[in-house]
Amino acid sequence: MNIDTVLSDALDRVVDPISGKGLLSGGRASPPRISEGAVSVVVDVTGLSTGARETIEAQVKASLMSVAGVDSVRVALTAEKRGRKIIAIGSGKGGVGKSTLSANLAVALRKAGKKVGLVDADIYGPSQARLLGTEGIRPTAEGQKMDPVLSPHGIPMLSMAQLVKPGQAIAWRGPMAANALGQLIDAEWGDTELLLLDLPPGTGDVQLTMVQKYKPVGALIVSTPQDLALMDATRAIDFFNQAHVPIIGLVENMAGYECPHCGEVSDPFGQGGAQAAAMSMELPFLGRVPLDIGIRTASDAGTPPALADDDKTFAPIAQKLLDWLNPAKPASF
Ligand SMILES: Nc1ncnc2c1ncn2[C@@H]1O[C@H](COP(=O)(O)OP(=O)(O)OP(=O)(O)O)[C@@H](O)[C@H]1O
Repeated sequence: MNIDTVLSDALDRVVDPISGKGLLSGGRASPPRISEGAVSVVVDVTGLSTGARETIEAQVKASLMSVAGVDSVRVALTAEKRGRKIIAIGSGKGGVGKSTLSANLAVALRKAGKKVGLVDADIYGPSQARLLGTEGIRPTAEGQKMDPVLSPHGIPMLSMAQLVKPGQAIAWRGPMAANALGQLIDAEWGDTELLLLDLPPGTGDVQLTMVQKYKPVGALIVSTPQDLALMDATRAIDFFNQAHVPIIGLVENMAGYECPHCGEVSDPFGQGGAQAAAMSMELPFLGRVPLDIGIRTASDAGTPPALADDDKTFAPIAQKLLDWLNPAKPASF
């Protein structure tokens, strides 16, 4: 057998110890070259974590070194820089349901087949660990980078709350907060295609640093129907306009309350305000989420209601987001 075939066979023996499947299938490795006992090979490690990359490199080296006549092995790792898209989710003020929407949107996008991750950048009230059922799990770090925590619903996530002790008030300001948030975004996100960024409410320095540095492809604004919230939402829209981040659209949350006893629908915060505001600003209206105790209890229990098979609230909003991202090829549910 010629040496090239022997070397290729050695690469075929690089398998995942658990599944037994070849780790270099699908053209991950170039044909190995040998010159005077020195072998070189290029391995594509796109989408793999730092740990998985190190494991593959070590296994490739060991397997090729076992071939008679090989004195040294050089493995070059390459990774295609994926066009990961960051979507900012913002609101002019706190408490309008931005985090609830972000968590449910992440679930709905995953159900639509997207590889989606979530960064909880809300330094004033990080709540994603609770919403996504990852409370108490600390992220690990490989080298310089953090590894996101995987939620039980398959969503990798990182939260400011995971960087500090539970319940500790986060009183970071300015550059310190922006630095910590940067670590969350620059973490080892693997093959995540869409990264939802649950921003702190408001339009201050931290938000500005984030959008300038990480350039989200678009921003989604959450508002309640109240006038005050809408005035704040308008400020958030101005903020993204000034930062040259396109607005994907507006979501109206806590719109219409259906009484669980008599079924009567009332509108404690008014109705249609966000839709009217979106129209007057010529912005897309992405949908309305009702004020529903079930949304609060399910979300607070770490089981986002978007998980339900018959979810008709969050799936259409996720669909509109996907259509905005890819107008030529609307994804379907
Ligand atoms: N549509 C809804 N129906 C019922 N309760 C809701 C709804 N949306 C959000 N809530 C509840 O309102 C509270 C605030 O929501 P959430 O934490 O998502 O808001 P936020 O805008 O992220 O707030 P903050 O900016 O303070 O973090 C939570 O208790 C949440 O469960």
